[in-house]
Amino acid sequence: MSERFGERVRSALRAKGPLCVGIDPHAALLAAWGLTDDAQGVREFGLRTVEAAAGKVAVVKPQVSFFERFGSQGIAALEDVLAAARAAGLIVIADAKRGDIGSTMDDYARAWLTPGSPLEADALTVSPFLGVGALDGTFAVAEKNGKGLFVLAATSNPEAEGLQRSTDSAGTTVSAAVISEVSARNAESSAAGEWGSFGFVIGATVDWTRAGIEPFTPAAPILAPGFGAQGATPADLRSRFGTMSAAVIASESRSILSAGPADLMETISARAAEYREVAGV
Ligand SMILES: O=C(O)c1cc(=O)[nH]c(=O)n1[C@@H]1O[C@H](COP(=O)(O)O)[C@@H](O)[C@H]1O
Repeated sequence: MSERFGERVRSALRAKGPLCVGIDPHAALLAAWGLTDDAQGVREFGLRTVEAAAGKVAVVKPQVSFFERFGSQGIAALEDVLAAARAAGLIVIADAKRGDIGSTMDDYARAWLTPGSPLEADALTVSPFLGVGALDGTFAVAEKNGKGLFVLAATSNPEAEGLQRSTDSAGTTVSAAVISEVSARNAESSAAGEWGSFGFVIGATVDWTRAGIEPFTPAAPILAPGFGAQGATPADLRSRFGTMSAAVIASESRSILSAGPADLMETISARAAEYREVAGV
């Protein structure tokens, strides 16, 4: 079996620090970069971002919507970006936030997490809001292929509060229940002391106490968007994530990409160094 995803992320974060560069070719950014608002534009945007990020950070996260907007040509562009990023040695999280009933979810998992698939990534963001059990086939595909998942637990957007902070009769929030159910699967599939490969999305803007969530075991990577444009700063790595901060993948998209193509490499280097300092890497 291939090397487990959780352990791959653990070593990569130790080597390169927590910063993850989000590849989000918004229309306004394409215009600012002098690129066309079409599949060729998003392809070029993605490839230039990969080139600038390679060797400087451990992880990149292409956002699928920006490519899907252009139909089959956009998806072909995404395939090129995913392949280039993986060839550059970056860990690639496809941010597609897939979630469906089990029988149809499984093929989303196969599409993104099968070695040799046109859309192969190292990990996929998935939604548990159709029930964590609906992801069981997805956990199995990831496990079999040495891939990872990031399960939405406490997202960074303010609109999530009502749903994700609601509680069951025991007072457990939906966010905490997701973490607990996914952690049980990590405990079954990872050896003692290893990081699990089924990670979580916990926004950097989320107050853990208010969200009813606590440090969890076994450790698993935490994808934390919300840094940069949504307001969280590198200092929030420690203040928000406390004892779990070593597991955090700190994701920024617009705040980095708005530097423009000429200054991108320098911006990524400087920001990555800032995060390394906070993380003590
Ligand atoms: O799964 C994600 O990546 C994600 C989860 C979440 O809770 N909040 C969130 O903003 N994201 C994604 O993270 C990126 C944030 O972009 P910026 O706000 O520009 O840094 C976007 O691609 C979002 O879709």
